[in-house]
Amino acid sequence: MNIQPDADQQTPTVLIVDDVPANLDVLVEHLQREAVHLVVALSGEEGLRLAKEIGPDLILLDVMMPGIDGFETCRRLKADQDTNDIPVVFLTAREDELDTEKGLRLGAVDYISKPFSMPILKARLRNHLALKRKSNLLLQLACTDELTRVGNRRHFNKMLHSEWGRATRNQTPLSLVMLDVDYFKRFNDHYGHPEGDRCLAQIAGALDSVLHRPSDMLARYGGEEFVVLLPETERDGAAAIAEQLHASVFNLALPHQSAGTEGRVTISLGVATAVPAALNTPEDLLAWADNALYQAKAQGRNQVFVAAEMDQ
Ligand SMILES: Nc1nc2c(ncn2[C@@H]2O[C@H](COP(=O)(O)OP(=O)(O)OP(=O)(O)O)[C@@H](O)[C@H]2O)c(=O)[nH]1
Repeated sequence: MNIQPDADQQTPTVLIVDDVPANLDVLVEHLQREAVHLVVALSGEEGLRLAKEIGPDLILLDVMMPGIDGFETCRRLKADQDTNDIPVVFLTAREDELDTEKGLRLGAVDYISKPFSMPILKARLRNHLALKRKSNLLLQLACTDELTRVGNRRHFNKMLHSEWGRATRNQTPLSLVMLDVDYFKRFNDHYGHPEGDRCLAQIAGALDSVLHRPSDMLARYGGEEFVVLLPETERDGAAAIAEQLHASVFNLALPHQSAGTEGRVTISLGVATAVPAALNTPEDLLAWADNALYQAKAQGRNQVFVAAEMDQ
């Protein structure tokens, strides 16, 4: 599935960054009884690497460290879109007002000076983790299509632009599959709108089961139209996935008496691939996939149409 699993069901992970092992020992000893996973880093550099790798729910960050200090570590965390929504709590021996202000201005949610009370530290962490859980949940809701539980159009557009950027930097192919349920108006007319809704949810589940790479994403583009984003996927690979998507819905064998296509629910699919170049945009790729879908419909529906690769 494309969206992060239930944001409120996971044990939160706290990353502690401090260059003094004795400080880490004290924190680990007290915090390990909390319902959290603890991960430690001995420098700002290691903290940044781990933050990107594991995406912790909160970072406890020392200020004074050799190499990049806590302030610079925080600045880099906030500048990187992979880590900028992780709450940072400074935990430091530096307690002057200017430093506290600097830490908070850099985007930290809290600044705790040593010596500190362990029960108060724990209470603050619990509060920050509860807020993070809520913001994860909101993010998940904002990205999810309510009916089908797959990504929604807004999420797809965001991912399309970010994958287009990645494909441009790496000069790798990006493929899109646009697909649409055949004669769905007749389905609704014949079986009723609630049954139509159930049908769309089942189709989404079947489509989703075809995708295995974490970077592949399925979204409901609107109505009875879905879209699949396939990063680093050549035209042939995308065509093969499209055939599997087609078969997954065909094999559901959902009855559709008035379809005119096999008496069951079928889909038409358009495939487009591009290696981003100066002359084209993600919107061009979308239009190209949409055009391929139109061709699949025009050629009789219930099939895949693969467009020629977009001009560079
Ligand atoms: N049940 C249900 N129907 C929807 C939903 N969104 C769109 N539809 C219906 O999907 C139908 C799409 O109809 P058309 O665009 O004419 O296409 P079609 O009947 O599938 O015909 P072709 O695409 O040409 O094969 C319309 O009747 C919409 O009301 C939804 O969320 N639930």
